[in-house]
Amino acid sequence: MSDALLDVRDLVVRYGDATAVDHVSFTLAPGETLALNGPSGCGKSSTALAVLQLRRPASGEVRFEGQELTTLSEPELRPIRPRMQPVFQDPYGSLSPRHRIRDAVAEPLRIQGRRPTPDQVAELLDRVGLDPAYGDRRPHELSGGQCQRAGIARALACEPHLLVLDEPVSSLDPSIRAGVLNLLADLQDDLGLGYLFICHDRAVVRRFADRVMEMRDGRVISG
Ligand SMILES: Nc1ncnc2c1ncn2[C@@H]1O[C@H](COP(=O)(O)OP(=O)(O)OP(=O)(O)O)[C@@H](O)[C@H]1O
Repeated sequence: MSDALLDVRDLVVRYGDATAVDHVSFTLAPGETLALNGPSGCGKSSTALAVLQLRRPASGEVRFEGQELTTLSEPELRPIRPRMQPVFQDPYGSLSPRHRIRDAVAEPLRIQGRRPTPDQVAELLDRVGLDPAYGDRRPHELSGGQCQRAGIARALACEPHLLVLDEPVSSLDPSIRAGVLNLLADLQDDLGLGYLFICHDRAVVRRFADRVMEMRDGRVISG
């Protein structure tokens, strides 16, 4: 059996008649960062959504920790979802504006029927470099970088093995990007997380990724 964290074979994603991802294959090892790079519209986000089974692929295989996901029903996927978490580009858009940060961070655990203690939430905020007192705030009371850190804390709540990072620093001020990337690198070192890292910025990709897969028009052109 393969010891890959993620093994994607011949992935095809369609929107109606349009093919957004055209027979894409790749593997990701535990603790590794694979970047998906390429111009706007080449199929990076569609690949990410299909890996997470948030958009069901038209064909192909997505094997996560040895388990083929594409044939599973939504109830069958439920116990697997906590282990593969997304972090999206827009930190404000991915946190509900009405909820305090502490509730946003605790929500994935509550969805699983768990009852996180205030100390557990404070520990998660501390883990991403946020003062636990920020748990009382709402997203609009945080900077973009702080909000993205809260989004990362939320993703970490379920103790995932894979983070799918879709342009996680692209909307951030260049001066705070490095801080968030350093945080992600530290978390990977400490927790052994695998990262599927979607990013159109080649300089960031070169610095951050172990391997780079280049896409054009839904296909892999290198990597
Ligand atoms: N929900 C959708 N409905 C129809 N077409 C879509 C949808 N989402 C994406 N597409 C199309 O699929 C193709 C791939 O889009 P995708 O967002 O995956 O690319 P991308 O490389 O992530 O681009 P970007 O960097 O701009 O996010 C594009 O032609 C896009 O217009």
